[in-house]
Amino acid sequence: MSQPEAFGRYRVIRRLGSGSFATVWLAQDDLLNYPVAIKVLAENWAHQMDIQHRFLEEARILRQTDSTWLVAVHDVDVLPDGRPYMVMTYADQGSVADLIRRGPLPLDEALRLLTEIGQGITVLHNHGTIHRDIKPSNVLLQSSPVGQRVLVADLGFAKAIDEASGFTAAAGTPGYMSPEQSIPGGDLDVRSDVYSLGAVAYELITGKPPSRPPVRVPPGRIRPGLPRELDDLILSALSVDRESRPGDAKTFTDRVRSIRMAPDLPRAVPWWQRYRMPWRRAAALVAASLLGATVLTVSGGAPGLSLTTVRDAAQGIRMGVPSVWAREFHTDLRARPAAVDAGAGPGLLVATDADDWHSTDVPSYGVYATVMPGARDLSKVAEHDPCPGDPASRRVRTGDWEGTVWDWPECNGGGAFTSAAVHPPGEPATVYLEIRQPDYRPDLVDEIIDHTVLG
Ligand SMILES: Nc1ncnc2c1ncn2[C@@H]1O[C@H](COP(=O)(O)OP(=O)(O)OP(=O)(O)O)[C@@H](O)[C@H]1O
Repeated sequence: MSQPEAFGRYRVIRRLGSGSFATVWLAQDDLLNYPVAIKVLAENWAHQMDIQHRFLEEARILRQTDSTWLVAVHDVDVLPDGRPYMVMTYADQGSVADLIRRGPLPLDEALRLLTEIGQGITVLHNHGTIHRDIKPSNVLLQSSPVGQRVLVADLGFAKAIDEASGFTAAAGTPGYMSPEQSIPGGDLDVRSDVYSLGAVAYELITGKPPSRPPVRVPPGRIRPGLPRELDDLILSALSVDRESRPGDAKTFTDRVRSIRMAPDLPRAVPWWQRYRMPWRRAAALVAASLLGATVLTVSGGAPGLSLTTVRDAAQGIRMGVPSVWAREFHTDLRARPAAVDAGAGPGLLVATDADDWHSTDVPSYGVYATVMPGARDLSKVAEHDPCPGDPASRRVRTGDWEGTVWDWPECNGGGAFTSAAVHPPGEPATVYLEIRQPDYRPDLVDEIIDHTVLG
C-alpha cells in the first residue's frame, strides 16, 4: 500500500495498521504540532452506504461521549475519492494485547487496567451503546505524565442498543464474544459486553483468553492465590446465561474496584519475577544511584510527555527518557558487538526491559547511550544488522548536536529502532545512541537527542 502524503492538513508519517474495514495512519497536525491517528475507510467499502454509515456512526459516538477512557475523535472528513476518514487521539503505547504478550502483569496493575476499561465501557453503556468487540487489541494505551492511560477503541461493530435486536450477522471476536453474539439474529444487550469484560479480565490475569463457553476453569487455578471474589466475579461475567452475569459494565467495574482496594490483595506471586515489577524498578533506581546515575523527572517539550532525566557521572552524560520507559537502569550495559568493534565501551541504558535490549524481536523500549572519544564515523555500526532491511538515514542538527540518525520504523516486531551518532559541533566526542519505541515517532527521537547533554 503506497503511503499518501497528507490527509487534509495532516501530514502522514507512517501506517499504524489495517483492520477489516479501514487503515489507520500516524500523522502530524503541523498547525497544532501534535501527532494524531487517522482512520481511513478502505476503498472497497467506501461506496457501500451501510458500511459508510457505520464508520461515521463510530466517529459520532466517540465524539459525543468525549471520555477520558475512550479514543477521542477530533474531526471527520471525506477524501476527494470519496473515502471518509476520522482524526483520532494517537495511542503511542500500543495495546493491552501487546502488554499481555510481554509477560504476566502484577495483579494490582491488571486490576487497574480492568477498572479503566470498565469505566470506558460504562460511558458507552450510559450513552446507550453496546461495544460488541471488546478485546485486548481494541484497548489502546497512551502515555500520560503518570504512566499509561487506557483508551477503549474500535467501535466498528458498536450499535445503538435500541437497534441491537435482530442483527443479521454474527459480529465480534471468538474467545471474547458472548454466546448470544454467535447466534445470527440473537438479541443483545449490555450484558454481552460484560461477558467480553470477563474474557479480558481472564486474559489480563492469567495471560491467556478463556476457553470457549461454557468456561469452567477459574483463573485462580492458573494463577493460584487470587482472591476468591475475583474468581467468582470473572466466572459469573462469563456465564452462558446472561441473567447470571453482573447487570452492566458499571456493576462489574465497581466489584473490580472493591476487590482491588482490599488490604489483603496478594502482591507477591512467584512468577512475577519475569515481569518488571514496581519494586524491581525501585531496586533498579537505587542500584543506578549507587552506581553513579542520578534521576530526575521533568516535562518534555511535547505536550503530555514527561521525561525522566538520568545522569551518569562516570560517562559524563545526561539524557532524557520518556518516564513510562524508565523502569530499569543500567550504567554499564555492553554495546552491540559492532559498536564494541568500533571502540565503544559499556553505556547507560534506561528501558522497560534491560535484559532484552539487544534482542530486537522482543519489545523493550528506552534509550541507550555510550560516549566515545574522537570524531567517529559510526555509519558501519549503525547499519550493522540491528534490524532487517536498510535504514532510512537523515542528518540531525540542533543547537547542541550534529550527526546522523538511522531509522528502522518497523524492526523485527519489537517496535521501531533508531541508531544515532551525534557530536557537539567542533568537539571531539561522539555519542552513540539507540532508541527503541513501540511506534515510530521521529519527533520523539529528535526530542531525546535534544535532551542529551555531555558533562
Ligand atoms: N488511535 C489509534 N492510535 C494508535 N494506533 C491505532 C489507533 N487506532 C487504531 N490503531 C491501530 O491501527 C490498527 C488498525 O486498527 P483498526 O481499528 O482499523 O482495526 P483492528 O482493530 O486491528 O481490526 P478489526 O477492525 O478488523 O477488528 C491496529 O493495529 C490498531 O492498534
